[in-house]
This record gives sequence, C-alpha cells and structure tokens, in this order.
Amino acid sequence: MNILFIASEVESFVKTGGLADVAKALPLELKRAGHDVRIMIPGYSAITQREHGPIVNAGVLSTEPQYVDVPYDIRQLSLADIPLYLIENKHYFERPSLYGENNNAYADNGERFAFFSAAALQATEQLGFKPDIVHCNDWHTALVPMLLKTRFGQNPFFAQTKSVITIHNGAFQGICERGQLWALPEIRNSHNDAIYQGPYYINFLKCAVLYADKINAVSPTYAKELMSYLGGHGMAKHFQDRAEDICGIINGCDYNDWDPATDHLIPAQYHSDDLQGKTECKRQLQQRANLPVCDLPVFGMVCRLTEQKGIHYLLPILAKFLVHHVQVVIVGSGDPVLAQRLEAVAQQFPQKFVFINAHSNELAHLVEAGSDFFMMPSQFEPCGLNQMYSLAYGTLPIVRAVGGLKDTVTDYDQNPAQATGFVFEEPEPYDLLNVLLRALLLYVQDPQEFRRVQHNAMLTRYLWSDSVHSYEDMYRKALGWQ
Ligand SMILES: Nc1ncnc2c1ncn2[C@@H]1O[C@H](COP(=O)(O)OP(=O)(O)O[C@H]2O[C@H](CO)[C@@H](O)[C@H](O)[C@H]2O)[C@@H](O)[C@H]1O
Repeated sequence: MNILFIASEVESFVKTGGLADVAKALPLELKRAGHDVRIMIPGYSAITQREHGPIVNAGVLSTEPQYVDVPYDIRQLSLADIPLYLIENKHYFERPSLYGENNNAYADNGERFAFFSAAALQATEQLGFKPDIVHCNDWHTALVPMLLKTRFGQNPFFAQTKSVITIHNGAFQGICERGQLWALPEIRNSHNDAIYQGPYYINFLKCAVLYADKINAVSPTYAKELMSYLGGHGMAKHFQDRAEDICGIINGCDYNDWDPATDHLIPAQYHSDDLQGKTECKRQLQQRANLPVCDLPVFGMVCRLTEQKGIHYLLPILAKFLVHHVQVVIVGSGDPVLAQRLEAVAQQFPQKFVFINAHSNELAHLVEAGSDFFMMPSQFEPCGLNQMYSLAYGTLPIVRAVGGLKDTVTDYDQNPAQATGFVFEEPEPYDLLNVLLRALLLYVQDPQEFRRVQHNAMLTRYLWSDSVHSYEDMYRKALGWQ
C-alpha cells in the first residue's frame, strides 16, 4: 500500500512526547512490511537536520479571494529509507517551541495546524505520491479526513484514498475559534454541527472522529474507555456513534532504542541473565542526582508534567513515602506549578528525593536503567511507553489500571506467577501509597522473588512487528478490501 503518514512530531527529528516515538517506529515497521511509506510533518525550526535536506517543491495554499494565499516549501529529509517531508512556512513554524511558550499554547494553533493539514494533502499531490491510506495522528492532523471528503473530495488524485486516525491522546482536541480557519472555508462554514464546540469554536478531533474511514486508539482498553462517559474526554457520544469503526491497537516498544543490552546512552549495558551493568547504572544515576550512593531501592519517573501523569496523586503522599528507606528521582518538564510543588518536597528531603526539571533523552534512559521501580500513576494513559521501556530494563513498573497500562503490566499480588510489576485501581493518593509500599516490601523482604519478577518483566516483549499486522488490517478494512 502507499501510506502517507502525517503527524506533528517524529522522534530523532522533533519530539515532545510519545507521539514522536510512534511516528518513527510505526512507519519504519510498515516499510519493513513492504509498504511505500512517506512521512509529513511541519518544518519546525527546531529540526536541526533541516540544513541537510533540499527543498524539492513549493506551493501556495489558495483560499477565498478576500484572503492572501499562504506559501510553503516542501523540504525532503529521510528517516532511514523513508522520505520525510517538511512543510515549511516561516510564520507558522519558525518559533522557539512547537505548541506554545511559558506553558501557554500559541493563540493561533488552530490556524497553524489547519494550514499544515491542507498543505500536506496538496503537497502529496505535487510530489505525485498517490496514497491509498492517509494515516493521521491526534488533533494536529485531524482536519485531514474531513478535507479529503470536502476540499479534495472531487479531486481524481484522491479518488481511491481512505483516511484513518490514531488517537494517542484524546484529551487534546484542538478547539479553536472558527475564524482561525479562514483558509479552509469548507470547514469554517460547514453545516455539520457535530464538528462545533459551542457556536464559535471548532473541535479538530471531532472532525476526524466524524470523517475518518477508520479510527484506532493506542490500546484496546483505551478504545473502550473512549466510548465511556468517564474516559471519553467529553466525546463519548461521538466515539459511540463510530463504535463499529473503532479498534484498539497496542503500541510496540522500539527495542532498537530501548534495549539495555545495546543502549549506548547508559553507562553500562546489561541483560536479563546478568544485571551487573544495572547496578553500575544505579550508582551513576545516584551520583548524577546527587543522592547518596547506597543500596536503597530507587523509584524513578520520567514524564511530561501534567495532571494526566498522576502527579496530583503522588504529591499528597510523597512526603509520607519518603519517611521510608527509599530514593525517588523524577525527571519532568511542563506545568510550572507542579514543578514548584515537586521542588518544595525535594528541599524537604534532599537526601532522598530529587526532582530534575528537564527534558533530556539521555536522563530518561539513565532513569530507566538505574531505577529499581518506575512510577506511572496516570489518571488516564492511552498506551504509555515508559512502562514498556521499564519492563525491558528490569525496572518494575508501578502503574494504575487504566488504558494501555492495564493492558501491559501484570500485578504481583493478583498474579504472582506471571507478574511483571505492580498495579493499583483507584485514582486516589492512598491507593498509590499502598502500592508503593507493596513494591517496597517485596524489594526489602524477598530479593530472590524480586529478581524473578524482574526476569519476567525483562522477557516481556511488545513488538511493532506484531502491532503492524493490526494496522494493516485496519487499512484493508478502510479500503474495503476485507
Ligand atoms: N522530561 C522528559 N525527558 C525526556 N524524555 C521524556 C520526558 N518526558 C517524557 N519523555 C519521553 O516521552 C515519551 C513519553 O511517552 P508516553 O507514551 O509515556 O507519554 P505521552 O503522554 O507523551 O504520549 C501519548 O502518546 C503515546 C503514544 O501513542 C501514548 O503511549 C501515551 O499514552 C499518550 O499519552 C517517552 O519516550 C519518554 O521517555
């Protein structure tokens, strides 16, 4: 199949979160499976490789006569042997950050991604790449399915093209004033009320949920949650209406980047039968975090600082947990209020808890390798990747039973024989404290049993080569081939 993969970020080029990891690994796996894949992302100035890629084409996005047309360049880079195209426009994408500054979203994000979505489709035609499938990801590209049925609906170039959208995070929906869509009158003035959020706003994600040929969430449990009032981010009804076209496909883990036996971002490599390297990683993590280098259990966490990640369950009980003989290292960036609160606890327990306010891939690898446990108490978690990395690194994940976390971690007390970590149910601070103490007790009281669970975890595999079959299935269904 010819697959056009449109996203806002791709790991190795530009990344703020897990969407980027998937937007790299999945196209690579689709290519390996024999498909012709092309990737398109906005030409952010943060992409350092830009200077090495030629501009291969240029165009303008034409709009109504009273507005000016919007110019763009198409630059070509590559991800391994996959062409990766950047849609460049200085005004929209040459900014210090991707989505906003000082924790405030750019006011014109709707306009920026509306432009990107329409320009991406126009660009693929200019490049002569006729996609069978346009694969969209999250709200940034969620207008594309609707554009394929409106602006490009009569265009013979796209006559056979079908669209799918992957929902990595349904909490971000891209809600903007209708006026921002001045360049896309077919959407701004649409008679389909279902795409609106109140009279004055358009909800990008709703456009995709209504118009995509198929929809998938990044885990089976999250697919079910989206159709529930509690987990549907206010869009449960929209998802329910498309129930027949929604499926859940668990993300894979990219073991090329995340395998402790080959990871060169960590100070010592190791594998499930020889954990000496892990001990060295722990020592270096403690040093790097300015914690005493000693044999206490280390609980790590790496995440965007948002409510989604459950920091608001952790904060009320963190001091209570820190009275025990433990060390905690959190690396995160995002919400300044959460950062400040974490910083305040760190000052109270300088020998036990360190909060590093940073976005650092190298630190993320060190925390995964050097910790004994990895905390993901998420409020919601569409799939989650760090728990998969943690499994591979023998760093037992402590997760809430939600979304993809529920699908990928087996709790020690529920199922000791198959256990790979610890799971708690209720979104409550004291439930989190309980599970942290359960984990601590196992570590302290039964090191041999801890090793056995660690071994189980390290042998667990979530392979993209498995998940890719489900994506191929979804594409075939979208195309009416099965
Ligand atoms: N401060 C920091 N420093 C360095 N690296 C950091 C970092 N903060 C986060 N990261 C990295 O970003 C990625 C986060 O991925 P997740 O899947 O856990 O969450 P995210 O919510 O961004 O993704 C959304 O999309 C993905 C992909 O589908 C879903 O798995 C997930 O549930 C959904 O919320 C990991 O690779 C992690 O190491």
